[in-house]
Amino acid sequence: MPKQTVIGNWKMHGSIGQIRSVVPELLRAGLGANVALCVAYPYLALAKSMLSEAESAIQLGAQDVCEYHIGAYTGEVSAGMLADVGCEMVIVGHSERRRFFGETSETAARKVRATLDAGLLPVYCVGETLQQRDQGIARDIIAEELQVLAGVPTSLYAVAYEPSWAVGTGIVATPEQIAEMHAFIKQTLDVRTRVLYGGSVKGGNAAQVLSVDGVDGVLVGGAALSATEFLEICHEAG
Ligand SMILES: O=C[C@H](O)COP(=O)(O)O
Repeated sequence: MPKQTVIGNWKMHGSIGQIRSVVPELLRAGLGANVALCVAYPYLALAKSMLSEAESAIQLGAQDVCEYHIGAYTGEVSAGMLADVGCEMVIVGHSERRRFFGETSETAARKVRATLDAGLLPVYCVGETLQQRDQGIARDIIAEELQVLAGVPTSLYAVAYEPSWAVGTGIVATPEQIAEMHAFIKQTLDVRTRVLYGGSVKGGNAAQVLSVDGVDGVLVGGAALSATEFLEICHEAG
């Protein structure tokens, strides 16, 4: 069985000091290319230089990107710039982008295309709210979120299934809920599409999540900030 993917998303956390303390611990563990770290823009270059210096296979990613390639877009960061500083992937359409910054699936789809144009891997996030799940429309929401990528070859991107009610709440979706949604996403796109689960994954529950059918890896938020916790998850991923 191939190694499963573990992506750490530091969100708007961290500092130079934290990069300098956590990254060396990950380097010492000799993690491979199935592991990625997505830190805030200001820390990408530092993280990259530490990874490169150690000749590490750990990949570097960003948490968002501009949908435009270049131009007068004050405050934005292009996919080309992310490639330039050594990123290999970009998280796109995260539920926090959708919820707090009004990002739509259409915008996210443009970001996916911009990411691909720069030669980077988009990790496209989908997921329902608790209200949508209670209304029985979780699958419809996910289908809509995936629909905007019609025409983009499914082998070029990964999907992260992150029910927003599980993000940062300490509540993990049940194995049955995860299996059902991952199967649905793979049926909708392509059975070979890589689908990661995200939502309160920790060292203590990673083994159970990673053993669910159709789970190709995990997207980890809070637990990625601690080297010990993150390494525990990586260990479970093989
Ligand atoms: O990108 C990561 C996800 O939003 C999960 O975050 P969390 O592990 O803190 O729940």
